[in-house]
Amino acid sequence: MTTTVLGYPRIGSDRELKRACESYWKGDIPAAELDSVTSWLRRTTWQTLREAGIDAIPSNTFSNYDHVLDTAVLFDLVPARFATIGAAADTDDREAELRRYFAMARGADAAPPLEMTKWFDTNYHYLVPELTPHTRPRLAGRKPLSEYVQAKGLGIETRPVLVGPLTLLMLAKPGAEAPEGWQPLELLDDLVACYGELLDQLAAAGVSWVQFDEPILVTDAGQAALQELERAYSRLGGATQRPSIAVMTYFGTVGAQALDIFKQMPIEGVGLDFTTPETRSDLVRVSGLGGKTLFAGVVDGRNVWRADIPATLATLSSLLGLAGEVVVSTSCSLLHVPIDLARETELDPVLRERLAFARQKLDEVGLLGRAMAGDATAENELERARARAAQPTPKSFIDSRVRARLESLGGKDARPDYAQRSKEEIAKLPLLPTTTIGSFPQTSKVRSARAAHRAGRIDDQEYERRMRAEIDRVIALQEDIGLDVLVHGEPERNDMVQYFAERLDGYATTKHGWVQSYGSRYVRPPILYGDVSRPSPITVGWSTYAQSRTDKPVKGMLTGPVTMLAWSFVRDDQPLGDTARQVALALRDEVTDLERAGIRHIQVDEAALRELLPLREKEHSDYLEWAVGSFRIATSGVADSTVIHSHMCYSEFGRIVSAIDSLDADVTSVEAARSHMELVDDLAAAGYRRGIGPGVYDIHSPRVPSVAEIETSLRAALNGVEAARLWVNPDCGLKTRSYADIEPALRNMVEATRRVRAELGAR
Ligand SMILES: CN1c2c(nc(N)[nH]c2=O)NC[C@@H]1CNc1ccc(C(=O)N[C@@H](CCC(=O)N[C@@H](CCC(=O)N[C@@H](CCC(=O)O)C(=O)O)C(=O)O)C(=O)O)cc1
Ligand SMILES: N[C@@H](CCS)C(=O)O
Ligand SMILES: [Zn+2]
Repeated sequence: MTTTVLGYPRIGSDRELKRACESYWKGDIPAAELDSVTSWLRRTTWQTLREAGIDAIPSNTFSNYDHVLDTAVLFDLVPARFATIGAAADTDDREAELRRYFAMARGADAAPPLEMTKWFDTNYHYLVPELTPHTRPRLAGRKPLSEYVQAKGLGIETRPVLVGPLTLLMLAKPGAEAPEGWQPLELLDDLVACYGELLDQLAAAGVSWVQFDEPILVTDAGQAALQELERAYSRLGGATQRPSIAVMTYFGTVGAQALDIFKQMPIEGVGLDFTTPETRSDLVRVSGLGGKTLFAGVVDGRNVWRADIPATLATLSSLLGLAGEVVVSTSCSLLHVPIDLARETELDPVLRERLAFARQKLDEVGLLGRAMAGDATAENELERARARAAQPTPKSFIDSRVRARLESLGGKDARPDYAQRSKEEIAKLPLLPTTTIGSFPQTSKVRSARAAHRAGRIDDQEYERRMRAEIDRVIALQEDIGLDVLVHGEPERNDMVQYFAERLDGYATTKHGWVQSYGSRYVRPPILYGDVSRPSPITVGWSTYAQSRTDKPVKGMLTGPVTMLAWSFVRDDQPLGDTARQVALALRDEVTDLERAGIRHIQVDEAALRELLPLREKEHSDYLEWAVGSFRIATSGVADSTVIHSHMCYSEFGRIVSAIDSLDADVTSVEAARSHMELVDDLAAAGYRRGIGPGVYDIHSPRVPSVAEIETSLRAALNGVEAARLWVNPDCGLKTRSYADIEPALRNMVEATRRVRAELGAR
């Protein structure tokens, strides 16, 4: 059996891509130097795959920023506002090309960037192509070809990877000029013609296989577009001189109907995700794929647990006969996991033994391939894998006290009914209370203090002194601006999930396990491996210090259970809901300790509540039940006068408005600046009657909103919600911004609030 992977991390083991891009953006290095780093990154990746014995190596999986953006640029799906960027006479072609590319990603002067949103239910974010009926797709670039040629020059034959036409169009959005009701999918035939031209080009260069990624097929929307799938690939497959085509699906099962269509389509290969149990039964139901090659995604590409090799071999054996050739593969690109476990020398060996990062997953794929081929060199490794698979869960992963406590919690997840709660803390605030979401800019001073502390160059006391100095400054600034509910600014946090994970039992964190979140922004997702508990208070010291510096209330600031799971690698030996409830219990302890220490407002961020919503509607209610339930466990241990806040961002909330209400928080702040306050109407329609802080400006842009703009947003909000329930805040935390942006923006926000209050006859 031969082997492949659907893609590999592109950031470099020392974050070379981040450093090169950020230097280029600052003007510290020219385009040629950026290109030479990226050329090296590609070469290193292909060589790693080859040395690991992977038979079919993918190319065009590299991207300077995002692979969806690459595909949009490849087919000239470039909104008019970027058309002239980089066209100045003094720039060479490559500078011009990169300037326009990065302008689409990050914005430039008067051209706001493309919108960014999450890639299915992962923590990777892509740029959303904007299309209109006037968009004229054309093959405008050579990236897949150039990468193929680069690899070939190194003696490595590769399989170019493309975002497929259905997924590309279904992830795109209609541009502002598109008429009401027009959908990007209307461009399918034009776009498919361009893909056809590209296939001709690749065939002429000697490419034998091309990979089309169509993960959209695992969603309800993709299922509704199976006719378009058939139309697109019948046309692409109809060409006489072309490489073999493999259509890859991942992040779930595509269902029997899609498999039936695949079976009939004039393509040569299909990739299926076998990490969900349904896929195999669907395949059996349609009695296989005929003679097509099956790329069997048996090694989980988005989690960090070692594969269960004996069980996976059984799955692979059960696929024999259901297709032509079976190729051992990963379930999706390895983009979503850290690069190399070998660098994590400080991880507990008992845990480390159970993990596989991207490099180790190559070995797993290789071993499975050799084992299925009956290769004798696999025997010793197989023996070890069998022994490992038979091992019980280590005792150190189990905490019976946590389990007993959860069981005994019973109905203790309910506060008194919201309408009956004391509103005395809120009554102390002016009408339209102003606040922020929690973080203030993570300045280089703060980050380098943390780096120095980590490296042992400064001790705990000095680190605490510097963080307290930062808190002093943030509190003084908020008082000066005139905000009503203050925050400590979160300077001590490297990341809103990792920070807590570092302080909870049952969680491990990595030193080098970076994963791309978007562009040059990476995260190190912690690993939740065992029963979770909180050995000691986490935020109480920082919050009480901040409260001691002001007479105004300071909000305590925690990350909620769903978000702790969404942005971590989570154990897969029990239902997610059970794990979420354990995290919730640990947070409940923190919430009650904050309250006991005199903190009267406590915010529990559930930034990822919408993000973790399953791709298929039939799974929504189960998910929302445990998501809401765990939030309530975390927050229901307080007195009824304590104000519980929640915050959500990065989301279209339409489908979860009633769940937001069920969280039972007193106040919820949400991203709304970019959706023009539509959320307020949605919430009102769903019967939401609590405090609401629809973000009045978009913190993702460096633009400073004017007083008038914010007043307009507030008035729009007041159309849907009575003033007594409206809070005023930006739409997310300020950690990625600079003080130069946020200070005038917050001053304008407070001024706009004062004006609207005056209109309402309030102070
Ligand atoms: C809100 N978002 C988040 C998501 N997931 C998370 N886990 N966290 C999130 O906040 N998913 C959805 C979105 C995605 N958005 C972002 C936004 C910003 C970042 C980001 O800025 N990432 C940083 C790394 C953050 C971090 O871990 N910082 C650490 C270590 C920093 C570091 O590299 N230090 C240097 C030395 C620095 C110095 O001397 O000044 C080093 O160690 O070499 C810290 O601050 O301590 C990034 O740089 O990419 C991510 C997702
Ligand atoms: N409290 C966090 C929430 C981000 S979603 C922050 O302000 O950064
Ligand atoms: Zn947010």
